[in-house]
Amino acid sequence: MEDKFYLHQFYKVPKFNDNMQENHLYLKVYTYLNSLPYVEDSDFANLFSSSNSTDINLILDENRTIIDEFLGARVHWTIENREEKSPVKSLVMKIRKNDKRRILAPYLQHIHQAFDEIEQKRKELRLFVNVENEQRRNGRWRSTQFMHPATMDTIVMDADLKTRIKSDLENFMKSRQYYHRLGRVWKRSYLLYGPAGTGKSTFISAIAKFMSYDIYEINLHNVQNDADLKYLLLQTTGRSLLVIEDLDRYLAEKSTAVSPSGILNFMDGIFSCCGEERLMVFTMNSKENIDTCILRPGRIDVHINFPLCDFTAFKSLASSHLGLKDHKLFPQVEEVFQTGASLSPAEIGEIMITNRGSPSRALKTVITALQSDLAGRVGMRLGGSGSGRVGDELEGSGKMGQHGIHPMREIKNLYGFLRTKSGRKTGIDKSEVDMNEKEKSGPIHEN
Ligand SMILES: Nc1ncnc2c1ncn2[C@@H]1O[C@H](COP(=O)(O)OP(=O)(O)OP(=O)(O)O)[C@@H](O)[C@H]1O
Repeated sequence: MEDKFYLHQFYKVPKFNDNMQENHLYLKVYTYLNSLPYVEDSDFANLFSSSNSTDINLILDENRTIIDEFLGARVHWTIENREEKSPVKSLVMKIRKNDKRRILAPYLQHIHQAFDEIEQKRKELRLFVNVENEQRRNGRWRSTQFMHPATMDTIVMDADLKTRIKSDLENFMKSRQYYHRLGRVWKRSYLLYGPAGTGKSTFISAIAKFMSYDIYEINLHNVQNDADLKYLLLQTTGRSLLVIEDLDRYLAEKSTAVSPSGILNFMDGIFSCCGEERLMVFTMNSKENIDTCILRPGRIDVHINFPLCDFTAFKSLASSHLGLKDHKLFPQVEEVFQTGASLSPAEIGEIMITNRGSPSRALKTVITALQSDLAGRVGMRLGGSGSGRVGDELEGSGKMGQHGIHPMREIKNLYGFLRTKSGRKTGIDKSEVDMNEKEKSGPIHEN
């Protein structure tokens, strides 16, 4: 036995002279149905793009039936247009009587949630930054449209690690009820750590795109005290990324008026629960000298290492930047990597961009830069000065000048690249996600 329900696109409102009102539920169900894989596979779908978006949408033909499955039940939907040429449509749902009693309420709730997620993905993302206190008149956040082109696909990273992070993020997004059942705030924090130019900031942009979340980037220099940080937090919205870059620098230099306990409270205090569905992201060059109480799960749940390039990462960069899958110079590049030389993806990427017209020249420049990096390391080990690192050179210590032109400087002149920071880590790490034990046993799922 089947039950049949009609969902009309418009309905009459008797109180208002029978004026037609749009039925919001119709829009939600219609949007949801057209997002189903079933429509993609159908021979009766049409492609559409709206005027203000580059997104291509699939819309199923009228009078065709979509079959959706939910909690083991089959739900049949048809878009009906009973009066020919009339713009008013109806959705007809057919469902077995027994299934109706069992699934109707959760099924409609599921449609609402799926619709919200689709809308969230469509919305324009914004980047917020906090300004100084004097400008408080219009609130403390200034925002602009967020248009960074980086995505999860463009980030060069160990493929397995990338998959694990994506699935961790997806699970987080679906875990509202799970967190609530545990009595926990629906938030998750990530630490991205590694040398300068390894892609930490770029990865934050990729996460924002992946989740369709706005970014609130907190400049701790513009925060007056602990209470001010709480005030800023109160002015943020849910479904967002709260970012503090270079947290290690703030902590080491004590260059912010916010106290360490203010930062701890920000991470997991009572104020951190204003606004739901939130990711916190912190970046550091190194977590070596960081107090363990900051790094513990709950404050920072997932630790992600961003290493300098190895040969595999180099090949990904060569593929994306130069269109090279292979090259006769690859074995030579691999050999230099094997000696322990390394550069950041930013450095190698920049060499490739500058020399993109000549892949051979790009690869030769990479080899010379790597050899120079190695020479710098050996020099550092022998002399113990640390001045062989590119970052030290840029600080204008003058140490290099005493020995004539440093090979690295020559290379930098060649490819016109200037590093901005020092403090790089000298070991070559494999990418990893350090998760606390519970998470290692499997990502969080909503039951
Ligand atoms: N892993 C990577 N994949 C793709 N591009 C990268 C990667 N690492 C660096 N880049 C490129 O190098 C540039 C600098 O990267 P980014 O600013 O993200 O590094 P960072 O680790 O945040 O550095 P810092 O610690 O100095 O802030 C960007 O233009 C980015 O596109």
